[in-house]
Amino acid sequence: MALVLGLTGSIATGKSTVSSMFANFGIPVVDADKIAREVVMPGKQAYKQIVEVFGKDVLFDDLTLDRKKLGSIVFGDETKRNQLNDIVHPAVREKMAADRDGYLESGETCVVLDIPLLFESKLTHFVDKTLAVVVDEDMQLKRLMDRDESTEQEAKQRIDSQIPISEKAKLADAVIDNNGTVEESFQQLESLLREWSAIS
Ligand SMILES: CC(C)(COP(=O)(O)OP(=O)(O)OC[C@H]1O[C@@H](n2cnc3c(N)ncnc32)[C@H](O)[C@@H]1O)[C@@H](O)C(=O)NCCC(=O)NCCS
Ligand SMILES: Nc1ncnc2c1ncn2[C@@H]1O[C@H](COP(=O)(O)OP(=O)(O)OP(=O)(O)O)[C@@H](O)[C@H]1O
Repeated sequence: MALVLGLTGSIATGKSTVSSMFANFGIPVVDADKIAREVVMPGKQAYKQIVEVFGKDVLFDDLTLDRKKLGSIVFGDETKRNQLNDIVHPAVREKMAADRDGYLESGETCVVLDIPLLFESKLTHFVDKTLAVVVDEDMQLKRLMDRDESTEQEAKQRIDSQIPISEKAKLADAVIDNNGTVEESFQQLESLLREWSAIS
């Protein structure tokens, strides 16, 4: 029986870091953030709707989306964030399910869906098991500010737009504690995949 694994966490807890480890085991990953970038390329339906709702101010001169500007609008405003989600999420869900099914039909025995909003968007029915990458909240804030070169206020707005990581840890079937080194997280992932018979 194939295993579909839902990988999640909160912003900057280390999902992408852990996600990149699955290649070591030959396990394919469907990346919701990547798909969410593809479906808002100029010409796509979601792109047109974003321009209709948020105006041309969220575009660069070359007409591509100014993601930083759109982020500064939606992360401080739940109503606007929900408007954006309503535009982008249906296209993301459709492509994610198609990619997952494509891998399963081609005979893969384990497929990972990397979905930051797995719990917020109630997408657990897409997967068999859930795995959350967790760090302490002060570590999350520090790594987010360092990575995005953002202020504490910008970082906190992004963190507050998701379910707290402590709650996601309780909701998930398993957690990877990513407070330590990347190598330590890799060891935890390897043990878990063995426990779940995803690798031998
Ligand atoms: C607002 C946008 C333009 C900001 O782009 P930016 O390049 O700065 O961030 P990026 O897309 O790389 O997302 C970084 C992280 O922010 C968090 N995040 C993104 N969107 C959301 C959201 N709608 N609600 C809560 N958290 C979010 C996730 O943890 C994600 O991993 C972009 O995040 C977006 O289009 N969001 C809506 C689509 C979405 O929900 N994507 C997340 C997974 S489907
Ligand atoms: N174990 C670790 N030790 C040190 N730094 C780490 C570790 N894990 C991740 N990082 C760093 O922390 C930052 C956040 O990690 P990452 O980008 O993987 O998070 P994410 O959960 O995918 O974020 P997002 O929700 O924004 O997509 C990155 O700069 C990454 O290099």
